[in-house]
Amino acid sequence: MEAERLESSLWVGNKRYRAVLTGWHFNWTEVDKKNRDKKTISVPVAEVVGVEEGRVEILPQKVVEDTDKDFTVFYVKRSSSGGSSGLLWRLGRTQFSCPGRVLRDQWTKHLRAALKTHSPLRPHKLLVFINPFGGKKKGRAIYHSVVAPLFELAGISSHVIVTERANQARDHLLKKDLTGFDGVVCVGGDGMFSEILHGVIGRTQQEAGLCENDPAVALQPCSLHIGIIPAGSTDCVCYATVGAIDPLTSALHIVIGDSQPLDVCSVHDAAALVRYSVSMLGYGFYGDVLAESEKHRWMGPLRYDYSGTMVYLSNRSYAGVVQYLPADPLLSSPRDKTRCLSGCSVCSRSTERLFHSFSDSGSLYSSHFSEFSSDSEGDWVSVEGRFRCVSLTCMSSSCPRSPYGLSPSAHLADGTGDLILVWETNPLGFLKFLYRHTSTQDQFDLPFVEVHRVKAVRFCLPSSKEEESHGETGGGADEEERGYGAAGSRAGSQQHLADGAAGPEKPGGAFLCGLCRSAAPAASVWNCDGEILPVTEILCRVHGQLVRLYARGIEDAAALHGCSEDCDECERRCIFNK
Ligand SMILES: CCCCCCCCCCCCC/C=C/[C@@H](O)[C@H](CO)NC(=O)CCCCCCCCCCCCCCC
Ligand SMILES: Nc1ncnc2c1ncn2[C@@H]1O[C@H](COP(=O)(O)OP(=O)(O)OP(=O)(O)O)[C@@H](O)[C@H]1O
Ligand SMILES: [Ca+2]
Repeated sequence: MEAERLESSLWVGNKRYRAVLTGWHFNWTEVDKKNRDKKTISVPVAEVVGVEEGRVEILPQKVVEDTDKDFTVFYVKRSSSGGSSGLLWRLGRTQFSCPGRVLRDQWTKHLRAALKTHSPLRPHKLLVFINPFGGKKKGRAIYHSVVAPLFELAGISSHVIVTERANQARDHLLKKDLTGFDGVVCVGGDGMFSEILHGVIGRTQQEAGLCENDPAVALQPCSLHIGIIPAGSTDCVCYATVGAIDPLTSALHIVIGDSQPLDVCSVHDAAALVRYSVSMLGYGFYGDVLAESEKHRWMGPLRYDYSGTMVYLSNRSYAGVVQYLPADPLLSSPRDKTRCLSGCSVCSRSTERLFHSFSDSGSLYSSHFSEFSSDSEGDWVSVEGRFRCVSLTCMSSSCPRSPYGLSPSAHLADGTGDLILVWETNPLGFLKFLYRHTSTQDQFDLPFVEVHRVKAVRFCLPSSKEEESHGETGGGADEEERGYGAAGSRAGSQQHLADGAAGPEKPGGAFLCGLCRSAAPAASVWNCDGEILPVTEILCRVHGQLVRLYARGIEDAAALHGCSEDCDECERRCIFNK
């Protein structure tokens, strides 16, 4: 480390600076100023994007002035969030001048060597998939104008594939030679990310000889990192892992080789794996919204608001049996009012628990998930009744529409998911629940809502006999408590605002909800990260830290503090370098 230390005078414009490269930081302080602290700029070496000889600019266009005495350093610079929940990253650039070429070459050599030592996960070669039809169809333009120049600056070589059909990226990852690639970059939205996720997980299990269909198998964590350049109409995974939907911020996380582990839920039916999910598995309301929205794709992202309103008005609830395996309540709770932010201690402790406490082989837990054996049947909790929605989320699932997400205290990488049960309730109550997702108000502080931190969930439909008796009693929780009132409970599967049923605000007689005209289905569908599942009865298991993203979790401005010197305590979190 000491070998990399370098200190000298350098000039920026006509001002003289004392520049120091220590192990972890590159600092420069204006000389001849009394208040030195305020004039020190400190960049963690891990956040230096590139070092170029001469006077160089790369964005919006590359301009190079080749000189003997100058070098240019590019680095991550934070800027205020512009409405996002995390900070935006920008490309900082400073041109330094030396008295002569020898010192200039010493600086570029030392800085590049320090980069190698302190950013071991920087990618050298990436496989990039661009969905040209995602979102506003700007994927290609975003990649070429923002991302490719940064990759070139950072010396990353990339193989770019513009997809021609759905599932092309997944199939490529499952079948083609991936030798030499450090990661896969997805330019698109949540649907495109899901393709990459399935490809990367599937390929890793194939190579490890593991059977994805068996929910009890400990899956092999994936070594290929995934980078997301948001270019879709819904970019929830990007938002929840970076705190912003911003291609430049995401590209910078990729080039410096940030690494964020992510929990993944495998969803199985009786016979096989159905899908993987990282954000939302939702039955009832969210399933119905997705199914309805598919009929209105032409509306673009607005289709969710339209369908959301229609489904809300249909006021449906569904009978179901939900069983869950609680996570250790001593480790964390979905109601502890904490947030999973960059450097989260709950997730770090989980890394220890998941990967270091068992075997030398680095395998997750043990080769089998013992909780699925018949011995542990007693650990499962079972509830039955009628639900407005049942949701399982492995992360907060925050998005611009809901800045704190479905479960604001959920963790990205703690090996658990949050199960949210919303029992049948009156329409005003459910509206309150939904509305609270848009603010800091606690959506779980309602009598008809429960949230549990879990390791696994099973869902099935009640047998028809049970259903009849539950229609009369209303299921597991007290009716009055849940806000329906004594007269509110119904055996039927829907109680529309427009069909004359009890509701706080009955729409005028002329209003007829389209959904009221159709017969109420007995079952809903599962929304799995924006895809409708072909099955209803499922078993879900959370696999802790199964994949890694080029990200670092949400950086919260309030949680970061400025410090000008090497800071062992907070390492790379306290680096407002301006
Ligand atoms: C009164 C305002 C209520 C606002 C309620 C906001 C709740 C928002 C919760 C968002 C949760 C997103 C979870 C992420 C899911 C993604 O993996 C997935 C793939 O992209 N997206 C969707 O399935 C897309 C699912 C989209 C669901 C949108 C639901 C919109 C509901 C609007 C209800 C309006 C009721 C108005 C009554 C007059
Ligand atoms: N070339 C292609 N043609 C058609 N579909 C594609 C292509 N490439 C990828 N897809 C599919 O398009 C779907 C949506 O893509 P993506 O998530 O990038 O965009 P989006 O605008 O956010 O989508 P949506 O609005 O449907 O959620 C993905 O599920 C992906 O499988
Ligand atoms: Ca989690």
